[in-house]
Amino acid sequence: MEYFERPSGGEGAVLVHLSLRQHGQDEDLDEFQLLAKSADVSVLSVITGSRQRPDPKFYAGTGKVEEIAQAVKQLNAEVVLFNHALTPAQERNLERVLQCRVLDRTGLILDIFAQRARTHEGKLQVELAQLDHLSSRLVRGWTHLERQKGGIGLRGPGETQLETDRRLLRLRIKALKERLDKVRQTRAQGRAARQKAGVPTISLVGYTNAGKSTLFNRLSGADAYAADLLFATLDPTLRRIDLEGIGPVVLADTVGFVRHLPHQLVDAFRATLEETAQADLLLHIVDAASPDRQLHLDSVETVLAEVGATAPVLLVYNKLDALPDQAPRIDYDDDGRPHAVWLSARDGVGVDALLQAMQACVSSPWEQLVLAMTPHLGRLRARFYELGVVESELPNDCGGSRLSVRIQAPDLAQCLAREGLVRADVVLENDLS
Ligand SMILES: Nc1nc2c(ncn2[C@@H]2O[C@H](COP(=O)(O)OP(=O)(O)OP(=O)(O)O)[C@@H](O)[C@H]2O)c(=O)[nH]1
Ligand SMILES: [Mg+2]
Repeated sequence: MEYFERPSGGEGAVLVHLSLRQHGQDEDLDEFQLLAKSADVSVLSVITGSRQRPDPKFYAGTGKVEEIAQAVKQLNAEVVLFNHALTPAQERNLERVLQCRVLDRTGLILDIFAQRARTHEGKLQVELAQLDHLSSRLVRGWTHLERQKGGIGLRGPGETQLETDRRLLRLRIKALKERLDKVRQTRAQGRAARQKAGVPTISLVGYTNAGKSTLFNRLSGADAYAADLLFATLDPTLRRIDLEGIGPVVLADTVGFVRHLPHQLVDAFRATLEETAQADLLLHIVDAASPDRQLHLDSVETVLAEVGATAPVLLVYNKLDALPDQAPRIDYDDDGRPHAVWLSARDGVGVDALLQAMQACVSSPWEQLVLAMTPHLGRLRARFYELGVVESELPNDCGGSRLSVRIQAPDLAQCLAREGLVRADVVLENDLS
């Protein structure tokens, strides 16, 4: 058993982390500690161990439970956190033996979410997830009570109270769902309006603590909350910004992913993830210095596939400063498309490279156009040649020509603007294929 100094502030907690030999899905102890820190508890002790499989009654074995009980008593802990999903019965049994509050991994993550939610929608989502979690515990707790009481005297005041609580809970859940639906509709409308206006949305996604918010701030000059805490960002933060060489885009910072995110949380945050799924480009931020880099990368990709995200993905290996002897760079795939960018969001090193790669990823489609060039448009014609966009030219009898070009809309707009022209002045044929 390891002991820690008790810092001021936050409830004192004993952490329990067991590895299961037959499980193959062990959670990460460092991540657990960071989760605990994010929930603002003081870690008094970390108890580890291993088992073949979870004990049905206590999850841990009786010897381990005894060890936990001793630590709780000795350290005066207020709460015991398990880095595992406990059944309501296991939670209850443990609370009875340990004589203090017991929270499992889902409860812990929910608590962090509750502390972090900022927007109206985020708060609604968290409350819904919490009630959901709670209702399964209430129901089970009640069955347990029922069993104790047996069949006689079931109509006591205790039951009425619980019945009411459950009914209230159901009502509250229903009301929350309705309100969330409204908020989501509003958001969908906003998204549709943006799409109509042709403003691309770029979403920053990635494992929690990868540095999404730091990069978001770097790119937008905003100060979204960045902290060395898990789930520092819970609500998508949208910001409309002008990106150099790209034009206006909507940049979205999102909630971090975590391995084995309890499914009810995935459900609760579906709206947030939907925003992600609808983006035009995903920047997948990876903590390049993390020993679990590949694991994190894989789990984020799994979630993206689950929510049906089809947008192109640009990998961003962040925290380059924490790797020895690495210079910022862009990796390209076989057909010359940028695949990954290595940078440091904190220091800003490599952000130029990112902008360059993003530009290549979100640039507008090429248009095939036939333009009418009159003799007085010599300068415009020369500019097209300069840009290398001319495919063929057919002179006409009036000293002008029909110019076939393959060009991107923003470039054309820029060329025309210089001459005080609009598309209709020169475009004869438009073939988008
Ligand atoms: N060394 C180093 N640390 C960084 C870099 N970028 C971010 N960090 C740190 O990593 C931690 C997490 O950064 P955030 O930007 O909050 O991470 P996030 O991905 O938004 O996290 P969540 O919102 O919790 O999912 C903070 O302590 C940052 O200071 C970087 O380039 N180098
Ligand atoms: Mg964040």
